[in-house]
Amino acid sequence: MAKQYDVLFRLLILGDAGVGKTCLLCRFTDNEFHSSHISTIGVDFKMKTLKIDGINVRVQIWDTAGQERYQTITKQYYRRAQGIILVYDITSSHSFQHIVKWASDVDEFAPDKVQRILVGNKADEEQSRKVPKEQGNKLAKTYGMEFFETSACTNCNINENRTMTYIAKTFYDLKATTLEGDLVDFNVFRGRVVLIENVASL
Ligand SMILES: Nc1nc2c(ncn2[C@@H]2O[C@H](COP(=O)(O)OP(=O)(O)OP(=O)(O)O)[C@@H](O)[C@H]2O)c(=O)[nH]1
Repeated sequence: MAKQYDVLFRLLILGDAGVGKTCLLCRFTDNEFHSSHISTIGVDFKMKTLKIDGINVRVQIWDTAGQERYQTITKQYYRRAQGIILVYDITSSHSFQHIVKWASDVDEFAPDKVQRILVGNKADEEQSRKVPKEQGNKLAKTYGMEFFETSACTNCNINENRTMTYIAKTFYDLKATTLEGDLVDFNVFRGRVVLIENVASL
């Protein structure tokens, strides 16, 4: 039986403490920027509805704490993510080197087919840059990820077809063209998405 749903995608933002994960999320959902760093405790989320190909797509974005001590909690959220945004700070070599560790956690705890993108944030801080853009590009290529440099501060590369919109759209395209093999496939009916449950999953 076909049911009607709004499409919902769950995205997860990962990266070291202080790279700007919460700021990226606030910029994306509320178009706000806060200059203070209030560490996220565990996880938090915000929602935003995007229009993709004329369809309302609800994106639920989970913001995770970068601090090591919350890792046990945050890892529990990996397995429900459909897209993952790995963030480093272009002014911090350490946060960039650490991406390898975040990516290996994703391999271990997230679903196999999860979509991933790499984001180098704080691109407005060119004078303090420690990670050349080419290095970001190279690392992203190694993992087969798309790469963006962003600034939550100046609102660069976050909205429109960038970062989170990009990853939601990629996922949507993937699902829309996957007719079999996954739990669901999508059809568009009167401007809404009809989710057809795969017989194999019933
Ligand atoms: N210059 C500049 N500063 C930024 C940018 N994004 C975030 N910041 C600053 O970086 C600091 C940390 O930002 P948060 O968004 O709180 O960092 P976080 O990654 O969520 O940190 P945790 O919650 O501890 O994991 C804050 O002081 C922000 O104002 C940016 O694009 N440019």
